[in-house]
Amino acid sequence: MKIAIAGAGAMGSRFGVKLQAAGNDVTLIDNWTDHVAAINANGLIVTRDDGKDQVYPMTALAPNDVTTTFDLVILFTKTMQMDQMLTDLHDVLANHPAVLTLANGIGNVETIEKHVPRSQIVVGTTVWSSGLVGPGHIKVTGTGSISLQAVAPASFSNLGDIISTLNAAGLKASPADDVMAAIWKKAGLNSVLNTYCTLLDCNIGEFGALPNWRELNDAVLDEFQAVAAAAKITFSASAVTTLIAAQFSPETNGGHYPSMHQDMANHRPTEIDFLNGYVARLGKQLGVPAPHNAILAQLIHSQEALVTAKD
Ligand SMILES: NC(=O)C1=CN([C@@H]2O[C@H](COP(=O)(O)OP(=O)(O)OC[C@H]3O[C@@H](n4cnc5c(N)ncnc54)[C@H](OP(=O)(O)O)[C@@H]3O)[C@@H](O)[C@H]2O)C=CC1
Ligand SMILES: CC(C)(CO)C(=O)C(=O)O
Repeated sequence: MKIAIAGAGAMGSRFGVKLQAAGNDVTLIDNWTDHVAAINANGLIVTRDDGKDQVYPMTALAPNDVTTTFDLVILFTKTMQMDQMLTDLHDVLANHPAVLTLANGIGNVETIEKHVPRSQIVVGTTVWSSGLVGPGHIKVTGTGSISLQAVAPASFSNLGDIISTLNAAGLKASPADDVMAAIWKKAGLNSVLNTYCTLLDCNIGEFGALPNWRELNDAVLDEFQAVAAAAKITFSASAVTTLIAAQFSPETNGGHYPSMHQDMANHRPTEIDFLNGYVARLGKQLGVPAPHNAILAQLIHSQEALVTAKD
């Protein structure tokens, strides 16, 4: 399959390497010029769990330099960068590729459908993880899986091909029955792990070892449950808690610092407004207060302001 990875940071690069190794024709697309130049000059360097580096020759381009067509565009920007990436890829999208995103946060479908007909959009979630070490260099730990679905299943015929392509690359993909439920489930997980690990400056294993992790977890997820019920979205706080507990082991994501922690460490904006902040805002609109989520969103924004003030 001819695949573009639009947003080739930590996750886009990890997926790009796996898909290319499985025989697909992969192009990495990113606005970060040093990263694009480093990949084209030296290949993509991947540091594995055992500390060893492997180098993968890959093609990387800035969005405005893309001239070819693709069967599939995998959008892996941060939620806040998605609209700009889709604008930059206007000509590529005019050729009707399928567009898949597995980015975290709630609200990505609304952004994508401003640029792409619903009949071409596939959305989902993943618990694969990755970190950026520097331009052209990522660090990967553990394993993961993917859950995905077409936004308009009745008019999208090749979900099976996409799932087979992801599985042939070892990415462990399966169809979601209710994609909104899957997105809220992942957002619940991120609103616990990403937010607390960032505030507490710890990795996922260290968070799971805290004696009060359940209390912290429930403060977030009980409010998710109430807001989801008011919004008529299927959500189970206990199922999300089980998924969170499954991330604590070193074999899954115990050694991983969530993407929000990486953003804060790099003094970059976080996705908090699409996680705890989204649920706090929606709760307010629906008359279901979510004060813990609201204060956690404020704490992350305060931390963003403090770290960038020191730049
Ligand atoms: N990392 C993870 O383990 C996981 C992440 N996700 C989700 O996947 C999506 C993509 O995340 P992720 O791959 O972590 O994102 P990254 O931060 O690694 O990369 C996203 C983009 O940010 C820009 N960027 C990042 N770092 C720098 C830097 N130092 N200097 C300049 N530009 C930089 C680049 O785009 P540009 O230059 O165009 O701004 C890059 O394409 C997000 O929604 C995230 O929540 C989901 C599961 C796990
Ligand atoms: C890997 C995982 C699941 C950890 O929260 C994630 O989604 C992230 O880092 O953003």
